[in-house]
Amino acid sequence: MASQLTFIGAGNMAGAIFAGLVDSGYPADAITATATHQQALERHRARYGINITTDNAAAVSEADVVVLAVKPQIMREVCEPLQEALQISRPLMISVAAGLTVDTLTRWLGDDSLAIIRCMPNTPAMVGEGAMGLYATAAVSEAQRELAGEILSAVGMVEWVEEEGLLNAVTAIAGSAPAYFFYMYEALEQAGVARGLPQESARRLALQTAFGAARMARESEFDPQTLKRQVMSPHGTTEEAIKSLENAGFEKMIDNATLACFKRAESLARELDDQ
Ligand SMILES: NC(=O)C1=CN([C@@H]2O[C@H](COP(=O)(O)OP(=O)(O)OC[C@H]3O[C@@H](n4cnc5c(N)ncnc54)[C@H](O)[C@@H]3O)[C@@H](O)[C@H]2O)C=CC1
Ligand SMILES: O=C(O)[C@@H]1CCC=N1
Repeated sequence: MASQLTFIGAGNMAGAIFAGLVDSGYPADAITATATHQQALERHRARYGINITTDNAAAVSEADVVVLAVKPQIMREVCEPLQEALQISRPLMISVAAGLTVDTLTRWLGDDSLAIIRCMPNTPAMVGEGAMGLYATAAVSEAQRELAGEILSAVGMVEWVEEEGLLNAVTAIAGSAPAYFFYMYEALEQAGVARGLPQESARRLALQTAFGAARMARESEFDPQTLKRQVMSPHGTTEEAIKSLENAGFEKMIDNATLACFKRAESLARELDDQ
């Protein structure tokens, strides 16, 4: 029988994971999602067939696994009232919150013997193509590790990290990174329009190029540098484009962006710890 999964929070990230799970065949009646607004929950029930409630404690008291998926800034007010219910079910806790450390979370959950896994997922989990970093505390048993890996690998690829701090690096290159690719998609579409293409046509071309490049990279034996070189004919068009990107400091820009993301995860951790 499938483990009872409760999602506390049913927004972008939780929604992406439970949508991906249901699509991959996870039984919808073993999934419960909570949120502040009944109306948003009703939409999820209609679309995915999952159970819904606005009562967090009730949802937790019946869970084998609880996924904490509210914004980090409200995690404390959500966690503290769950303490009693957690003693009934003693579920495996999975937090997807950026920056929130196990120490801070443990303090808010009021029990340092709870098994906690921190997960840094990304929204492509919605289509089964997520990329996730996972970190397990010492209280997590081998069976719970396997369970988390099994559930989450249904919505994407899973990388375990052995140091909690590395989740900030996962946030920088995976958790937040779909937005970088969407930004590139947006910019390519605009560039196509600037070069005279109709907007819809530019959008379709940019999107298929992103999809084709990603799929080709995944299925190919070559590293990214080689794949890039294969498009660049000597003295051709791509070489000019890549030179222009290099001159504009493209790699430095990506490095700076991921560093800013990484540092924000660290500062978020400090802010939350001070709460
Ligand atoms: N959006 C993303 O791409 C990613 C988000 N995350 C993490 O996921 C978490 C959620 O982020 P999003 O889904 O983007 O936020 P969101 O704003 O889309 O969703 C938050 C959800 O929490 C619910 N909520 C608020 N107060 C609540 C309460 N007292 N009880 C129950 N539910 C409550 C809201 O109704 C909403 O469904 C954050 O901690 C974030 O760091 C992690 C990786 C990627
Ligand atoms: O922007 C954020 O804080 C969340 C965490 C990773 C992606 N979205």
